Amino acid sequence: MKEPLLLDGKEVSKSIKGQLKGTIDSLSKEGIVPKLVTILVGDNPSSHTYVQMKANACVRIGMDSKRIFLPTETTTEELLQTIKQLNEDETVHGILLQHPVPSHIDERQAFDMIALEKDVDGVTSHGFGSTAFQLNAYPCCTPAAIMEMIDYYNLEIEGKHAVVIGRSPILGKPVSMMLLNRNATVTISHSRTENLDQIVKQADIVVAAVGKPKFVKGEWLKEGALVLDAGYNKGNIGDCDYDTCYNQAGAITPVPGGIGPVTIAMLLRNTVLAAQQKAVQRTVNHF
Ligand SMILES: Nc1nc(=O)c2c([nH]1)NC[C@@H]1CN(c3ccc(C(=O)N[C@@H](CCC(=O)O)C(=O)O)cc3)C=[N+]21
Repeated sequence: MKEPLLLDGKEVSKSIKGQLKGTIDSLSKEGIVPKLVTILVGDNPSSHTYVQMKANACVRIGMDSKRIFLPTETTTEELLQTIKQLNEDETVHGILLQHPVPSHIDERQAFDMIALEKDVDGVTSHGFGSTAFQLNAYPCCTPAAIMEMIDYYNLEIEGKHAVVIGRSPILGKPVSMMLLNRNATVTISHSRTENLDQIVKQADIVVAAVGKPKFVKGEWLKEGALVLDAGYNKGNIGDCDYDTCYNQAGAITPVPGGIGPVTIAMLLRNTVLAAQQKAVQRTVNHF
């Protein structure tokens, strides 16, 4: 049995962060420190871990970050007000509303309140549409991380059959559009899909984005398939059954250490780009 190529998210993330460092340094010479604000509503413990990780990543690379915690009882209206204030705050370059929000909140309305130029998480309807049409917007971070991983290892997309498992607004749907834009033939599957194993069998590329631990089995895979596991389940378990998938795959991302760290790097990159955009505007206004 040939061993699959291990796609190392930590290495990819390190390389991206290395490239960002220079930009951050030159921005800070102009007095601009890229700043990300995260909003967490409620007290989901894994969400706490994630926003903490994002804040730490910002600080480690020389960016500024602020975490806003709102109580579970927060209303949609109150959340919209918080986002509006951040939209108007000149020192804030990026806004991230951590998903999921409590079920009484209208998450779509809240996401769409984020100003497009501060939507470094790529969650607004406008951002999604722009990404789908290959217009100017910050790409959604986990989907962008998946594409970055493919490109770092020079893996082929064009003409390949990609099967995406999951159709969520910030993962399955946008990554499907990105793969399509790179000329993959994309099948989007989901919880109502029949004979999923037979569909996955035809895939050259499998993107697992369902949120069910160890859901994708090795025997479903075509031999040599590229397996990208974007799952983040409790206990750092991916959506793929790693051991059996490892034996069938041609290349595979581990969990942890795969798509996750690259997602954070994409968030940092988008925030730095947003700050850079701000600097350009300032120069233009000066003349
Ligand atoms: N608006 C919004 N945007 C998001 O991007 C978003 C979100 N909501 N809600 C939750 C998911 C989850 N997510 C992860 C990012 C990095 C890791 C990550 O780096 N994980 C490490 C391990 C984590 C650990 O050590 O605890 C790894 O895979 O190696 C995991 C999960 C972003 N999300």
